[in-house]
Amino acid sequence: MQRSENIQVALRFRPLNIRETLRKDPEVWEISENSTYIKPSWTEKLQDSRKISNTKAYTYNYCFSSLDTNEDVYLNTSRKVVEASLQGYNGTIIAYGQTGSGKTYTMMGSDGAELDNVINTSQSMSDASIERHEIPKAKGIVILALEDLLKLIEENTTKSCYLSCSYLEIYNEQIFDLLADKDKITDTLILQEEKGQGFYIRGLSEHVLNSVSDVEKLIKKGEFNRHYAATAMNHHSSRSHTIFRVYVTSVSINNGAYDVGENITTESLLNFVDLAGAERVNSLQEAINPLETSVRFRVSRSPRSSPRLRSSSTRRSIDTFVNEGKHINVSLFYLCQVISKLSQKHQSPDTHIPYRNSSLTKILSTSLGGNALTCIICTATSTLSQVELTLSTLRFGGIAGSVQNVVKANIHSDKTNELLLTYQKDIEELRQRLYAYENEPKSVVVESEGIDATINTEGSDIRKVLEERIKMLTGMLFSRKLSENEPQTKELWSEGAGDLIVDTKLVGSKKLNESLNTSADFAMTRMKEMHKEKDKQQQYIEELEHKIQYLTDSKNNLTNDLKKSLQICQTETAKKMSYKQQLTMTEIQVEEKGKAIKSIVESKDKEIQILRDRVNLIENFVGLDKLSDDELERMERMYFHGLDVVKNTRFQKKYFKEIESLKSIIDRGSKNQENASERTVEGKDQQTALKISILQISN
Ligand SMILES: Nc1ncnc2c1ncn2[C@@H]1O[C@H](COP(=O)(O)OP(=O)(O)OP(=O)(O)O)[C@@H](O)[C@H]1O
Repeated sequence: MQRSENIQVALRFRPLNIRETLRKDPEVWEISENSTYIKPSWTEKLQDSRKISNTKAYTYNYCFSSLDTNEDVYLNTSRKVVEASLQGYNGTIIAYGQTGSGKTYTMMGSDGAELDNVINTSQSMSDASIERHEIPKAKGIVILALEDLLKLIEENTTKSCYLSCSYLEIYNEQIFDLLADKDKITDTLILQEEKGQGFYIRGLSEHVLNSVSDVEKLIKKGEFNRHYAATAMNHHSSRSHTIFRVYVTSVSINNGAYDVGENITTESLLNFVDLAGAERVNSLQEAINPLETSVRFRVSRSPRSSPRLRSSSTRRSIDTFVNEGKHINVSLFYLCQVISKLSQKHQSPDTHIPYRNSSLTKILSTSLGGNALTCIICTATSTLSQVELTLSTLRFGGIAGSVQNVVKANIHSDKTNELLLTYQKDIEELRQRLYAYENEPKSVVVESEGIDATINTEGSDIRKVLEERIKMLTGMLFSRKLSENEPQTKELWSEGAGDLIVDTKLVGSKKLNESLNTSADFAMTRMKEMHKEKDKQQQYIEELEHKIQYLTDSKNNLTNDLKKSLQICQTETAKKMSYKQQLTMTEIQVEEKGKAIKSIVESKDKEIQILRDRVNLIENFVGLDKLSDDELERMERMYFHGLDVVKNTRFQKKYFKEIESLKSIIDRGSKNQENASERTVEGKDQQTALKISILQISN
């Protein structure tokens, strides 16, 4: 049966560290029930400085203050996930948050978390005072969960359970096995995809867990390997993601005895994820630059922490540091992208979830939007200096809370054979022997590079046998698919094996011969049948190989065709883009020219209208009321002047006519005069008087 479960989100503020206390960094976040918000006395200041844009409260499934302990966090958030693993439900617990906000402290406890130190560089480095902040000892969620699991397993009389674990690190997108043998610590593992089953890590070692001390030893070994690899490969352990995986397998027991009939088995996987912190480039520079007034550097609390690591961390080049930060940010960015896409899934179910972009999202694909009860613990700091990073963590938690997973218990039921039961009993016996051995006082204790090498040859032999048996049993329990495909072969084997057993009581008797003959005949027949079966299977395999070859060829052809089509598509798309650009340019030019013409036409129209108005004004006196007093006065003057001009012109014309007529009279008089030729003095006088009057008029 499957059900939908939202990812549970918890917020946890850590107490102020010594640096923040000395710096008097104020706490600006407040918690009320399961919400957090900026203290009212800070909202205005932060809004003014644009550090926050609103005063909204952020609500989660749980909120923990700096006073809450790891136990409080475990019991409220993770316990139900751990309990459900015994019913066959996968579970994932993730710690997410900015650097130094307490992810490792929450997941691995105070032993795993690193110490914060403050160096006051106003003093010289030699007498620099390193002040240690006393941190209370606390178990992390991993140990608390395994303590709980082992207790629940012990109390449960209806199930026989097996626990094993792996511990891995993702550093710069590469995967390392933290529990690998020493010569393999720096080997990178390959992440593979199994069709229909998701991603798995090839070669990741698996270790049996019987007690809390096993867990502690393995975590210590993991931490030691992590530091060792960090030194060997010049990387920084707190700048990687780690995942502690626990595999839980259970087989039902009927009335205290193993069930010979139907057998119910469950298998589940628990992931405990400690993510690297998100980085800011300026905070990286702050951490690297020795001239800063206060430099923060981190030293592992582990007594085995290599001094080489401490000095190398300060020597590391800025490039390496930024490169690591880039990988962390990129993988966290893809994690946020996956979460954000998943949160949109209920609105658009076809949304593609980009799990394949990073190793982290590939490994967590079953936990995010898949078949796992998932809980994200967002760790944060409530100080003013961290307000922006805290806000980004709060937003991440808000989105993650809306993601739904579809969870289903991994339960199998089957008829088990005697061999399986024998193995189960065998394992119990070996378990008890190992337990007894481990609780005996040890004769030789060897301290090797910080790992307690307390298990001598006998102990490790028992452990090896136990591990192999558990692996075999688990393999048998969960490889039913194969046997279901071959029912006939399985039947023959199980019946035949019983028939071939020789009963010692029959030795030397007649019955023995009969029985042996019957058994031999039976064995012959079965052998023949098996040969036939083998041939059939061989043929089947050959057919399959042919099919695989055919499919591989088709796939290659299709891939080639696809590549060619892709190339054509790319060329065509490029051409289309360039035509589109040209068209757009032409359209813009045409549009611009059209606009210019339109504006010329409009301005000409305006000029014509102005001229028309003027003509109308001059000819018909239309629009006089729109003129100002000055303009009216100018116009009045113009018209008076015009009137004068007209009057003068008329007057001139009239006198010119008179002059013309007088001239003609004179002309005629002159002719007569010539004729009369100076006959009288009076005549001459008259002529002279006429000329004088013409001259006067002309003037
Ligand atoms: N709840 C807490 N109570 C007391 N001390 C805490 C708490 N949370 C964190 N610390 C301390 O704060 C410091 C930083 O914590 P931790 O190393 O867990 O941070 P982180 O988020 O894992 O950092 P990084 O991302 O760099 O690995 C450590 O000294 C740790 O012991």
